[in-house]
Amino acid sequence: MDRLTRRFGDRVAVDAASFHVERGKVTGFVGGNGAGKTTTMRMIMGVLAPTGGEVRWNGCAPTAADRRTFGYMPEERGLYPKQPVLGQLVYLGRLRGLSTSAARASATSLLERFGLADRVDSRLESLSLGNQQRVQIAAALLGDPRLLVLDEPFSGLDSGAVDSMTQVLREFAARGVPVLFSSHQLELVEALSDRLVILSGGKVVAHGTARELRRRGPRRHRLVTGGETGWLHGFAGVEVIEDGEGRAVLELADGQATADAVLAEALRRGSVREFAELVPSVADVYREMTA
Ligand SMILES: Nc1ncnc2c1ncn2[C@@H]1O[C@H](COP(=O)(O)OP(=O)(O)OP(=O)(O)O)[C@@H](O)[C@H]1O
Repeated sequence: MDRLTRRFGDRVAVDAASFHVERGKVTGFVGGNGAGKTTTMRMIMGVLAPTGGEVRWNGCAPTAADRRTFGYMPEERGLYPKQPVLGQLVYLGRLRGLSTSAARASATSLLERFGLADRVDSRLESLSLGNQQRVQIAAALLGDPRLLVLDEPFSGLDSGAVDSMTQVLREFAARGVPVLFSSHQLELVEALSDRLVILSGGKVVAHGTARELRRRGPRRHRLVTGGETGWLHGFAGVEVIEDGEGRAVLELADGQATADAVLAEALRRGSVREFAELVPSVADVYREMTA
């Protein structure tokens, strides 16, 4: 995505967003409601035209034929409630250019994989919501896609289904497929993604590996003493984030020198039970970047 932009009237939904999704890597796409994730994914798939910037696939503008090889799970799920499960997957596979037999083979094996082998002839609407979601995922995975673009694939799944979905995404990535998925479940995104892209107000505010992002988070220390910690207020280079009952969380202006000075002073005043650097989680960095 190169300075990808989309306006709706006066509103800029996606604002010069640039990032890339690497082959063989799972990229988690996060951002609050209305941040522009769905709009970006729609532009990748060509269902919405950019008002500026461009999407490139292997260095060129993707063609319709390229896009038929992309597996897409749209936000508005859009399967046919009254159609049988297998029949509609075969139909969708044929729209993607598969022969009937190839579509049937691909759909059948995906349905088996998702534990739905006994529901192939059921109408979609007779399945639980979680199982309908699994069928939707199967629709995105039909016929060996070259790229996966999945809008909230985990929403509404129980923990077993989350695990099998996670495994599926990992398998695709291991075969070299670039995977982009959006989610509001930050722990899941952190655990699953090789790279993350954080969107806020249509702009990419951070991207990189979880480790790279964590380095951008606030560097904090926790001090637990046998006495009071009130003296930390006004201590040079220290901002007290919270304190009470001998425990304090601190943000230190410059790395080690301030940390050493704080520890020395704490020891001078009494016993120190704990003094540790707090590694920020991706959720902490996300909160900081989107605040
Ligand atoms: N067709 C449209 N017409 C007008 N505004 C739109 C349209 N589609 C999206 N928007 C606006 O663009 C902004 C981005 O919406 P988008 O759905 O891309 O966000 P999102 O990050 O996917 O949010 P969510 O996590 O809630 O799904 C929002 O302000 C939304 O109201």
